[in-house]
Amino acid sequence: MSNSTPNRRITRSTPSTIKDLADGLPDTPIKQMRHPSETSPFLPTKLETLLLAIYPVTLVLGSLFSLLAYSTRSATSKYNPIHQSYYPAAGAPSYFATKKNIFNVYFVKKGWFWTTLALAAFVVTHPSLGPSLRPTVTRRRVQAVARWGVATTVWMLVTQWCFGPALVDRNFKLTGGACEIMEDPIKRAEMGRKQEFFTAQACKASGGLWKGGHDISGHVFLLILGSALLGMEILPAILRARGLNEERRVRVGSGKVVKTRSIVDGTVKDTPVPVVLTETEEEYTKLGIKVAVGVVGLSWWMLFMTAAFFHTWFEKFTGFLVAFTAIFLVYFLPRGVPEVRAVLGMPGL
Ligand SMILES: CCCCCCCCCCCCCCCC(=O)SCCNC(=O)CCNC(=O)[C@H](O)C(C)(C)COP(=O)(O)O
Ligand SMILES: Nc1ncnc2c1ncn2[C@@H]1O[C@H](COP(=O)(O)O)[C@@H](OP(=O)(O)O)[C@H]1O
Repeated sequence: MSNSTPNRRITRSTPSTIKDLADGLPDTPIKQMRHPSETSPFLPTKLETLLLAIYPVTLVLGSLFSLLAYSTRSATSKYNPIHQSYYPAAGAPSYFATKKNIFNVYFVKKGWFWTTLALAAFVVTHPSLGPSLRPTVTRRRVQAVARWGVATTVWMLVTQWCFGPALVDRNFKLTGGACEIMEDPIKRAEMGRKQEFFTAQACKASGGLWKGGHDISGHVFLLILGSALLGMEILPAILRARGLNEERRVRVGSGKVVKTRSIVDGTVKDTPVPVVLTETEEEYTKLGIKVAVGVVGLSWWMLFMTAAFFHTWFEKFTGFLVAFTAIFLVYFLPRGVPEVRAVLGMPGL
């Protein structure tokens, strides 16, 4: 018995793939098999989904590692949720499980500075945004800075200051947290009852214990947002992969959702022109990319360490959610809202 269907003749116009077939059908189950990003501009392409999935996978693997690894099970100190670390630190399962590890103190705790520095190096050197190493103001540079501005504003509101205490501190208080001054009885007496410590930093600095509430992981938030910002800015320029460029969908002025290569609403006017770089410019361009890759790599490692040695599953999850909300605002909202796209643009376009 043959597998062929003798009654159906294959002609030139016959669709050759399931996707071709789906393109020609209005609303069939086959069409529903399309990747969601093909119908909604707010969703990542397949390649972007794969890259962004590194974050939840890292958090899950890190958390599982801490459950299963011999080093954590045999450590002489246990994780203490009040101190938010292995306590006492001398018995921690790894150097990376101590708060004073050099990468935490000088890299994560200054994380937004490193992210900003790496982005600035890329924006100033990469020819896809403007003439390398020259202070020319181009649309792409201005829009990259605007995206950084929005991400920085979110970072600031979440971790530093939000018309008073930062959102993480406000959330901690709202969920029942407070600063308990336990360690130093003299200080406790000096302060009296009225004085209240409203931020984790002020509380810890006065020898208090910031306890009782839900502590969204600031580390998870910052490491994901910073590295995703660098990845989303740099990958479309250096990889030229379709999934990071032309296959991204946008909603245009008429309301239609189209691939970025067919934008017709005037948001994108220029097409990339091949640029010839001098040797020095090329060297600086490569250096700019290396700095960014270094910051992304170290951020990933510290995210893995944070997942392995700090916080509860839920605190890591909320840190991840807040970071992804910011990534959505900066990189996916502009795809679906032309007015926002006119201001923030899209990397590589
Ligand atoms: C559309 C245009 C809008 C423009 C708006 C711009 C507005 C903002 C300006 C703000 C200044 C930004 C300065 C940028 C340069 C720097 O980044 S310098 C600051 C360096 N500091 C850090 O990087 C601190 C990073 N640390 C933290 O965020 C937190 O410590 C933490 C790691 C998240 C966790 O803290 P814990 O104390 O451990 O809980
Ligand atoms: N990867 C990491 N390495 C070292 N310390 C970490 C860490 N991740 C989180 N921490 C520490 O855990 C506490 C809570 O972090 P966060 O809420 O920012 O995720 C912070 O303590 P301190 O505030 O006492 O420094 C922070 O330094």
